[in-house]
Amino acid sequence: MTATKGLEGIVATTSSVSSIIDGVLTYRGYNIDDLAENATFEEVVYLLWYGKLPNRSELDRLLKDLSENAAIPAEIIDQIKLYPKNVNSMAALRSAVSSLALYDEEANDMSKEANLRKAIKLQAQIPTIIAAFARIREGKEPIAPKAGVSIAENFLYMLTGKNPEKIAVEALDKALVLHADHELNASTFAARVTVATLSDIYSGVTSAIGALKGPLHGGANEAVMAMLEEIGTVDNVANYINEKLANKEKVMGFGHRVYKNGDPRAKHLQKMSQELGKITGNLNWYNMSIQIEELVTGQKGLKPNVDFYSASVYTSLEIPRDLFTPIFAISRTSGWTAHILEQYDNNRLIRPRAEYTGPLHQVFVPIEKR
Ligand SMILES: CC(=O)SCCNC(=O)CCNC(=O)[C@H](O)C(C)(C)COP(=O)(O)OP(=O)(O)OC[C@H]1O[C@@H](n2cnc3c(N)ncnc32)[C@H](O)[C@@H]1OP(=O)(O)O
Ligand SMILES: O=C([O-])CC(=O)C(=O)O
Repeated sequence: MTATKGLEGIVATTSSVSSIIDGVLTYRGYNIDDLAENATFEEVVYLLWYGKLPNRSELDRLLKDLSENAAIPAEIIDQIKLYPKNVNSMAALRSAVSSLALYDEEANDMSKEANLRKAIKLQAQIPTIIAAFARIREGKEPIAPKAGVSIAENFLYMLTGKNPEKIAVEALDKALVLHADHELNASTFAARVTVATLSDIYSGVTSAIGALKGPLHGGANEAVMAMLEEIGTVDNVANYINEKLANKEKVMGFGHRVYKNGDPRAKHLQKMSQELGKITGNLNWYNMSIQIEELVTGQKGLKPNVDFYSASVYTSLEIPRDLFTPIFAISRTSGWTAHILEQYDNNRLIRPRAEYTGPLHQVFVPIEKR
């Protein structure tokens, strides 16, 4: 038995949710470029769950279901109020999502209908949890979700208490479309491993949130922004990046396990970053990002991934840095739950082997003699 480090190149499951073939990303066979330009996030949620684009009445039904399920139990709000104020936002989200199961009577109902209802609840409530957490830590009361608006609009509204600008809603909606699913990424794999034991959907999504948090995965978008803030201005970019590369340190937001010729989502986020920079009158983050890309791609051949330009996009939307990865989770909940439903439909326990590298034939010594 020989291990493949990081399971690189290992095909661990079949899936019809999304594909990456020759560097092209599709959700259910629809090219991400088409979806980014034309679809709303809710259409994508429907597509991922049901395998087809919704017609008008199907979409209206989903919008209604999401709207009706967006409020979170009062117990969850009370619990968030008890969290330390400076707690990591993904840790807070992970805890609150885990707790949602405690207040859902059908948390352990494994029927397909119940699992779909729980997918709707998770997709609807995760934005509400994040907005509530963001307000409560600032000593503000959470804002109840608004009926009849999109997830993107509702999230910005619940975060700020103001009706967001159309341009901000459109930008966030497109970012949600771009992050919704990505084949067998680490967090989706974590979700599938968890539910393949026939554990419940809340456990699967809680595992996934834990996996997304790390800076090699979803946490990279926050790390990118931290780097941009540390660099400060375009004039400092070259020294900072050259030093990092000379020290063989990683530049966050670059590289990818699967894409070697570039992440097809990055160009959309780059364009959005530039457009939003123009609108806000602050192109500093965008200009720095472009320079970083020139240096990293020029010297290492590494291309920006989805996390690189999303950092400046969210900053232009005045979203606090530590909510970037939770926003990724809002979007990826659609993919996680689609994969979980698919796993249940054709389940087998996921249990690979390990190549043992420790000692063998050890002789047991009683504790008094050690
Ligand atoms: C949504 C997402 O999850 S997208 C990914 C988000 N993560 C990041 O942006 C973090 C930065 N990037 C990385 O750490 C990696 O590129 C990963 C984790 C995304 C992919 O990792 P892997 O496929 O395991 O590649 P690995 O880390 O082994 O890197 C291969 C080589 O490229 C180098 N490399 C990879 N990414 C980077 C980077 N961002 N900056 C500098 N060098 C890098 C590695 O140092 C390594 O070099 P070596 O062969 O000389 O040792
Ligand atoms: O697929 C991956 O390894 C990481 C990624 O880009 C994503 O999850 O969107």
